[in-house]
Amino acid sequence: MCTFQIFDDLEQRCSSSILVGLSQQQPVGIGKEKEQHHSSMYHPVTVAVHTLEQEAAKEDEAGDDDSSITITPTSTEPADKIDRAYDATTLKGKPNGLFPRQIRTALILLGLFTDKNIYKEWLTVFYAVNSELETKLKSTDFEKSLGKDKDELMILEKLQQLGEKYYFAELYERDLQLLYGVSSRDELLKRVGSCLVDKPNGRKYQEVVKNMTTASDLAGALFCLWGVFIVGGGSMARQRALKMCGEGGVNVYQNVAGPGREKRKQHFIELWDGLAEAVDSTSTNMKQFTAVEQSSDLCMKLMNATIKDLIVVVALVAVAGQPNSSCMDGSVSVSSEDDGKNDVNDVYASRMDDQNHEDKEYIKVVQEALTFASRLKDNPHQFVITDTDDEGNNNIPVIDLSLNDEAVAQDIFDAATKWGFFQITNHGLDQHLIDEMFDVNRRFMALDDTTKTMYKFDRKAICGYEKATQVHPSSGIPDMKENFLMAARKDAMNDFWPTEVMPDFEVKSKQFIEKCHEVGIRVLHLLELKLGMVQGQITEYNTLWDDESKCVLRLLHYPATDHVIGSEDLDQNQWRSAPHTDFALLTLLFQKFGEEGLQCARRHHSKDVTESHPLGWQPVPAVDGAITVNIGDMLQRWSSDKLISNLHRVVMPMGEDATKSRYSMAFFLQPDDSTVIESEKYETVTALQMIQGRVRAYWPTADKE
Ligand SMILES: O=C(O)CCC(=O)C(=O)O
Ligand SMILES: [Fe+2]
Repeated sequence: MCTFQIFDDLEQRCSSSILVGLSQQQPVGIGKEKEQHHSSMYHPVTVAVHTLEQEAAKEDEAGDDDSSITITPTSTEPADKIDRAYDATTLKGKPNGLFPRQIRTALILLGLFTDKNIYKEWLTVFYAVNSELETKLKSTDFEKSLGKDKDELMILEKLQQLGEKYYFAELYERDLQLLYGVSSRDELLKRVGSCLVDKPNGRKYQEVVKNMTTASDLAGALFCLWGVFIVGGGSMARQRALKMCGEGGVNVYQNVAGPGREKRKQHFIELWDGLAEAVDSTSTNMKQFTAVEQSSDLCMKLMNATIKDLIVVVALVAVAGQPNSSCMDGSVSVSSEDDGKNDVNDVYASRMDDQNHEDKEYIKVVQEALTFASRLKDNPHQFVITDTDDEGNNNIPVIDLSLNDEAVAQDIFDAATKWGFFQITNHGLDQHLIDEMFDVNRRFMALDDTTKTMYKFDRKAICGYEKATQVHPSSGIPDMKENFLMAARKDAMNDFWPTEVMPDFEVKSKQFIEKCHEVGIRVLHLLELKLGMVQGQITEYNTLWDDESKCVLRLLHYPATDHVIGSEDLDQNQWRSAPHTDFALLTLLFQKFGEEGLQCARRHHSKDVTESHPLGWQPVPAVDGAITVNIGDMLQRWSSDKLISNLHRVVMPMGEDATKSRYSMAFFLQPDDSTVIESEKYETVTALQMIQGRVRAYWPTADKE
């Protein structure tokens, strides 16, 4: 039985930015400290990638000098070209790139930055390994053991120079003393020792570094342990850690956060490239460099395995209620070959019976995460749709709006709470107008790129044309699509209407927007009714063409490929639209029959995810005469999670379908900027606050030239 969709979905949930809280009973609050409801000390379910995005956006605003935090190879030269040592090292790790990224995401998902205990354990294991590394770098005995090997000595010297700037171990210690609440180093080392008891891979990593005999090997270890901080997101991690630990607990980021990130990165890269420079003509530094490469490769693997340890421990703690309990006494083996999944599953099964309901939910979530983590290597299979249906009903509800309001409201509410998706017919929007708008879409997209880019997308205005620049966090790469956005705000479109090339564009679009708005408001009215709200509570703040209006019409085109393709030709991480949730209140989506590919997650409040009820993906077909409607994040929040803003995606077409384009149009009903979104569950935010973070996160490069 395939449970693949569980982690497929989980992955997308964890990176899908709305992240509704992994389980419904644990709300995701923006910047809120978690409350301790459970007997267990960990609360991994309260993770808000959403929050992280907002923080990233804030950081963006704060104007750090460089927003690129990924390790990007600086050239594409072959890995054996020694004068680009840094590239060679990073490129070598690239084929495995997806896995490390996902496993880190899994850890964040489990609470790395929202649960102090998980953070503490994470810091502890990396401290332990790092401290072995730094001890060696500073050891005169080690230096002596290198004898007269010039290359080795040169490498050691360079690492030591870097160390003078960065050495982390002491800083780690200060943070850990605070986190463990101990005042002496001896006491701290004891704690570190007990923390490592249930981290077999962490211990192995530590051991490997401890036994390194060459400077090139140490260089590999340093590359992994320090590169993450120096080149990677030190600033970002600091911000998150600061929230949990306060100023006294973020010493470790002291030298790697704040302005100057780009310089630090360059310096690190240069130093790295310098390691491969010949000391003299007789030098064998090529050999040395290969050793550095191999060592970083090994250390990267050990680091991932160490993260797996942490994930397993988090899961076990959730199962057993406390760390170091009987289920951890060696019954869990975690190695690179075996993820320890079976052992954990056994423990999971045996403990499941003892737990109260709330804990079961919680355990289930952790179990999903664990399964997810253990199978990440397989790559999410975007084309699998489970044929197991949750309730014998395979279709997204189709609701006839011409029936009486009460009945319609009930059907809409049911669909919105169960699927977050439904299709409406007899909605009052003339098919002729829809066809006309599709025609506008097709004609615009058929223009050449130079013409289209005259109306280039602007992320502040949320207007204009963009091609392959939207990156959903769930894939990390641009969607394969082009689209044109129209913000229905006063004067917003002045520079964007493509009137010169399509004189009818503005009039037709405005007319269409008007009609969509009417339909959207009607649906919202019915939902207000069912949510027990005062009529108008939500709808009142949805103006068109005012200063603060925020509704958007988006014309989408997913280009065809020029040949028939099979799954083996496809990058599994490539999507027409990667899994995401919409951030609006409501989306009205217009699809064309025969141009399929939209799917939403099968995810119910009420259903347990089990082997026989795996989470899966549900096709959302184009239904004759119907508009597809889905709930967005704002409405989910406003309704205190009663209505679901469900994940959805548009898959890459295969076979003959690959030669077909898909055109669709989405109208996003979004409340005016200053609208206050209040709910029983979440902090009050304004619509603008919600939107800003998302737009920045989704178009990371859109307004950078
Ligand atoms: O083209 C589609 O069907 C989906 C579009 C979508 O999900 C979006 O634009 O948010
Ligand atoms: Fe969407």
